[in-house]
Amino acid sequence: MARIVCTFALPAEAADLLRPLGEVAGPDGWRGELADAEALVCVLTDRVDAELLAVAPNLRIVANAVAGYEHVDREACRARGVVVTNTPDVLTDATADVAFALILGTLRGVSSAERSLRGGGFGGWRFDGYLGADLAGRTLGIYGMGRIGQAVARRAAPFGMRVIYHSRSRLDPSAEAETGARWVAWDELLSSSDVLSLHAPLTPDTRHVLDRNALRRMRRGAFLINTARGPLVDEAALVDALRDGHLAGAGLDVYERDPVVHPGLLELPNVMLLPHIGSATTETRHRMAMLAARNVEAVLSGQPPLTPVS
Ligand SMILES: NC(=O)C1=CN([C@@H]2O[C@H](COP(=O)(O)OP(=O)(O)OC[C@H]3O[C@@H](n4cnc5c(N)ncnc54)[C@H](O)[C@@H]3O)[C@@H](O)[C@H]2O)C=CC1
Ligand SMILES: O=CC(=O)O
Repeated sequence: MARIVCTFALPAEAADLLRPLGEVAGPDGWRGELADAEALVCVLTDRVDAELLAVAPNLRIVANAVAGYEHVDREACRARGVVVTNTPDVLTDATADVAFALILGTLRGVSSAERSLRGGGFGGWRFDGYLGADLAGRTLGIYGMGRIGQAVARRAAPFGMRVIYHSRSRLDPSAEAETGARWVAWDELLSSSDVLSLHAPLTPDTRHVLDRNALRRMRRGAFLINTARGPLVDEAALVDALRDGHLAGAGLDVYERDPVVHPGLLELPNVMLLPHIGSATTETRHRMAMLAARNVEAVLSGQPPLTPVS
């Protein structure tokens, strides 16, 4: 019987799928179970590197139960013939919903208004109280027009937003028409977006793509939304741009040193901060676990994985 090691508590249905394939070990003490493991089911807080692979010589698959895979050393896996999979698509809508919640919440100051009320600051309706910004008529810029980027674009049109995007590759004309989004160069994305939403993976090319210089090239009074990965943004430079009013606000689900949040962000009123909840719905997490389990099932039975990481 194969040994399948899981680093987190698998939902029951996914565990049921795996049990006929082998003994399921973990999450307690999962590192100690790797010696004869053939499959590892893990998430983004588990670093899978050459050191880990060295103590798991029988490993055939790393079934990553999230979309991002920057925490997996794919080259080391390839060198040892270990298949790497992730869980795209099944979390697209949930994550796009959170990006849109951040867009709405940040432009309308939802978090700070609620904090004010809870702190006793609501003294009754005022003509000039709690003023935010309209979504309608504003331009949403999307960086990384993949699954989640396109799902965010589709949500923006009914709110009356114009959508522009910049991505490594351009959508085909029918997808552009369906999402209502127009391709622009990186510089134009920075200078023309009233709201810039990040949806590219973390790679050597995208790390600090929003560095101090790029943040300064963003439109004055713009908002930054990040549900992709924290290190896409130079967080210290973001704090400065928010403090001096160059940017009007930010909505963040991810952090440069996740889970540590820059203290400057915690002090700013015009920032909405979420604890990395993009895919955190019961239904979505169930689908993610099932897809990871099905990838294990496929590889352990000699079939191609359903969602390999290219
Ligand atoms: N906050 C959360 O809980 C979640 C965060 N994520 C993050 O969102 C990211 C995107 O997810 P998906 O849309 O499913 O991935 P995807 O692979 O469908 O889309 C990524 C897009 O980024 C583009 N891209 C890649 N490198 C680029 C570059 N250097 N410059 C411009 N564009 C580039 C790709 O061409 C692609 O269109 C994931 O990699 C993950 O880091 C995903 C799920 C949940
Ligand atoms: O951040 C979450 C993911 O699925 O990637």
